[in-house]
Amino acid sequence: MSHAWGYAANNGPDKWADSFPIANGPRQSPIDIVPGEASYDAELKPLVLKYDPSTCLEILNNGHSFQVTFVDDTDSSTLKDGPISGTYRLKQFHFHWGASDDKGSEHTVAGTKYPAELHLVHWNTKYESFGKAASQPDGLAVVGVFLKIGAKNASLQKLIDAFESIKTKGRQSSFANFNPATLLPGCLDYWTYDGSLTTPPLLESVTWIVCKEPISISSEQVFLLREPVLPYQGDWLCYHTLEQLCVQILSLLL
Ligand SMILES: Cc1cc(=S)c(O)co1
Ligand SMILES: [Zn+2]
Repeated sequence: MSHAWGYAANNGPDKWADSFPIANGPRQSPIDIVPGEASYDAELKPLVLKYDPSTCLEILNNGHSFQVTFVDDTDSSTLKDGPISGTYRLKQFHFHWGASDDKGSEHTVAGTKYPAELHLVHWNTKYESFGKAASQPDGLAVVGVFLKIGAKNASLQKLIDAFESIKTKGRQSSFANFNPATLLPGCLDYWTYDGSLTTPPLLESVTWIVCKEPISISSEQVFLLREPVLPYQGDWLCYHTLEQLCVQILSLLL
């Protein structure tokens, strides 16, 4: 398989091991989180997230999702405490979603899938860069936040409003003064485990911190995440059949 991984039958997750053998590794993500089987660790601290909106740089269509990247040459936007030691800098955040409301999150909770999942990616400043950290077992810390269908999310709308400027795969546009803290749930209780990136290269360098409390996204907003992109724009967002699009349009009209 070429390195053109995706979510279709010929290049989806069950084929990733062809080009990324680590897919069969010992600490692959995502996992199903079973709350009743999770152990309480009194040593774990509350998360300390400090985000400076002025470090927000741009929004990018990378062909698999949209990603908001941050200036990470200082400790202006960081994650500390929680299950990690030291200081991890915010590099980017992105989302994962599916073609219908009954799926899309990477992690599941006792088998339950959410329609989408936010990943805030931070790198350990004991290493000199994100690139160097990404290949270390303690290199990255990703805060995962589930999205459930509910009220319109005003903060998310700011991202959706920027989609017009990144309609083609590879496009990026400036995106300033966005505070990622506005995407966090009110309660920052979390589950944590050692895992990996959930997409190729699937590097086993992630301390996962998955928030128990989801945030909301409206039906209209999640439809805009899935909005099909013209064929030449690659597989942005997710594959989409005409039938699924018709079903979604009807569900919004009825
Ligand atoms: C760095 C990175 C992290 C995640 S979770 C992802 O899906 C892609 O890239
Ligand atoms: Zn991710």
